[in-house]
Parts: sequence; structure tokens; C-alpha cells
Amino acid sequence: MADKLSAFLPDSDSISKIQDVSRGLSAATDSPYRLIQESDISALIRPRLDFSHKGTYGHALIIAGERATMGAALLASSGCLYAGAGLTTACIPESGLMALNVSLPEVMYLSREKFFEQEALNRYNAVAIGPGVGITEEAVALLSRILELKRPVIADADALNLLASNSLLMQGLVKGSILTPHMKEFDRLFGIHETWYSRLQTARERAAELGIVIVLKNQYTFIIDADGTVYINSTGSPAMAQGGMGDVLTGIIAAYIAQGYAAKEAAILGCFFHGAAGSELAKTRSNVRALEVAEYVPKVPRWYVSD
Ligand SMILES: NC(=O)C1=CN([C@@H]2O[C@H](COP(=O)(O)OP(=O)(O)OC[C@H]3O[C@@H](n4cnc5c(N)ncnc54)[C@H](OP(=O)(O)O)[C@@H]3O)[C@@H](O)[C@H]2O)[C@@H](O)CC1
Ligand SMILES: Nc1ncnc2c1ncn2[C@@H]1O[C@H](COP(=O)(O)OP(=O)(O)O)[C@@H](O)[C@H]1O
Repeated sequence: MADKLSAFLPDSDSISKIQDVSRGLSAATDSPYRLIQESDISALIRPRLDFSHKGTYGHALIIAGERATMGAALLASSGCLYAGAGLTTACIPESGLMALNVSLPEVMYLSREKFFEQEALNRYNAVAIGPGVGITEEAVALLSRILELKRPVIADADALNLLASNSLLMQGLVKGSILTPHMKEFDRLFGIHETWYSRLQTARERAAELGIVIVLKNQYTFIIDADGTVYINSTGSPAMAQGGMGDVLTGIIAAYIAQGYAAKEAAILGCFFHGAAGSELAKTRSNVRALEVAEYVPKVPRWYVSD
């Protein structure tokens, strides 16, 4: 018997109880709901190549952090680093530079001043913005500048709050971008929802209208593609319910964009590996910190890639 959508929602309603969820990304079905399978991950993930070098795996820019939430910037950068971007640069306030150099010496630094210089942003093939970046005027300027470039971005946390409060910014979002809201952020963006089923329907509509991928985070995370398909990620654990976990996910998704995966694929791989790392760690402990998840992430693709 097919799974029903209600099995993946924290609440259930009469409609979600009768919606079928198909197994696999390419299942022949009319249902928009698809449960990601391990075989899908094996089909998507590409091995790292002989004779490849750091340039092969792209350069990601993480725009994040302010004085009190520099940790979010470090966590997003660590997610990106551990998920295998060839190069990672963090655009953070100067007050975080020492912490960055000490904790993640592989990650480079772009000052906020340099960020605004002409052509400073040409070298990056993935850009994520939001973790701990704040909702200050500077944060608005950072987001505006990125949107002006008319390039897809990954927007999380405060970047979502800025988009929610400024319709001009929202209109600047480019097709192929990825939004990664949790439930509250989603409702700030698109209105309050009484049920998860109605939230999912809004996500499908807005992803199609905007031509974007929405990663609606929860125990089961929903990856909603621009064509309205909802991919359901079943990796993860309540052990992961600790601050900073979403920041790490943002960095991981950025790393897969940098490595040349399309938005939907990067979101699927990122969510699957992030959750799988957390679940694996949770086998021997009741909770896991976000940094541990980031550090575990490089082990997970090895389970699915054929050499
Ligand atoms: N080390 C650092 O520097 C860290 C920095 N961080 C950065 O700080 C910034 C603000 O982050 P934030 O956590 O204060 O605000 P936000 O995420 O809007 O939560 C507000 C309230 O919403 C709720 N809520 C949250 N999730 C929910 C869910 N899934 N489902 C349901 N409800 C949910 C919950 O309220 P409650 O339901 O408990 O009343 C929560 O208290 C942001 O940029 C982030 O990147 C953090 O990542 C932590 C580590
Ligand atoms: N109970 C859970 N089961 C599976 N994954 C979870 C659970 N709780 C949290 N997560 C994952 O942790 C992340 C939390 O993201 P978010 O709420 O943005 O955290 P933060 O803002 O603190 O970084 C999401 O990827 C979510 O799927």
C-alpha cells in the first residue's frame, strides 16, 4: 500500500490522509509527492574525479554573521567546507575574522567593504546568504547587491526575514534560487497557515510562480520544485533539533551548487546527507551538535557513490 502524505506531516487532515506518496524521484505517477530513496541518491551523486583539483568543485560564497551570531556564519561555512566545495569564502564582519581563521582555516574571507566593490562577486559560482546576518541596513544592502546581480542565490534565516518584509527584494529573486525556511520563516514569507497540507500547497504555488526551489524544513523536509513536485526527505533525527543545524544545511546546499549540481539536485543531496549524518551520529547519543553534523557529512556520500 502506498504511503500517505499525512505520515510525513506533524498534523494530519482529511485531505493529506488520502494523498499518495510515491517512492522514488522518477516514479511513474500522477501524485506530486515523492519519497526520496537511497537509489535516487546513488543515481544523483557523482564521484570526485581523477586529476580533478579545487577548481573542479567550484567556489562558494557564504554571506552571513553579525557580531552576536557569528557562529551561524561559521556553521554555514563549515557545512560548505565539509560538503566538498573546492573553495569556500565567508563574507562576515571583520570582528569574526580571528574566529574564522582559527576554527576553519581552509575558508577564505571577503570583507564587507570588498563585497561592495565592482566585480568582487564574479568569481563565485554559488552564493548563500542569511545565517545570522541580521536584519540591519547592512544586511538589506548585502541582499540587495546580490539580487542586483540577477544570479540565483540560496536564502536562509535572516535573508528570508528580509524577503518577507520587503516585497521589492522578493521581486528581485532570480529563477533557480533556493529558499530554505523552517515553518515559521515560511509563514512569515507567504502567510500564516492553519495546516501543513495548506502550507505545502502554498509552497507548490509559490515555487512555480517564482521558478524557485523551496526547502521547507521539518522532521521530514519537503523540497518543492518549480514544477510543483514535492520531494520528501526522510533522513534526520530529533537529535538534530538544536540551534545552528539549519545554518549547516545552507552551507551544504551551497557546496553542491558550487560543485555544479542543479538547484533541485543540490537541495535533495544536501538535505539527504545532512539528515543521514545526523541520524548516524544519533545512533550513539541523544543529541548532536550542528558542527558535528557538518564534520560527519563527508563520510555520507561515500555510502552511495560507486567508484
Ligand atoms: N550560533 C549562532 O550564531 C546561531 C545563530 N542563529 C541565527 O540567528 C538568527 C535568528 O535565529 P532564531 O533561532 O532566533 O530565529 P528563528 O529561526 O526565526 O526562530 C524563532 C522562533 O521560531 C520558532 N521556530 C523555529 N524553528 C521552528 C520550527 N522548525 N518549527 C516551529 N517553530 C520554529 C521558535 O519559537 P517557538 O516555537 O519556540 O516559540 C523560535 O524560537 C538567524 O539568522 C539564525 O541563522 C541560529 O541559527 C542559532 C545559532
Ligand atoms: N526532529 C527533527 N528531525 C529531523 N531533522 C530535524 C529535526 N529537528 C530539526 N531538524 C533539522 O535541523 C534543521 C533546523 O533548521 P533551522 O530551524 O533553520 O535551524 P537554525 O536556524 O537553528 O539553524 C533542519 O534542516 C531540520 O530539518
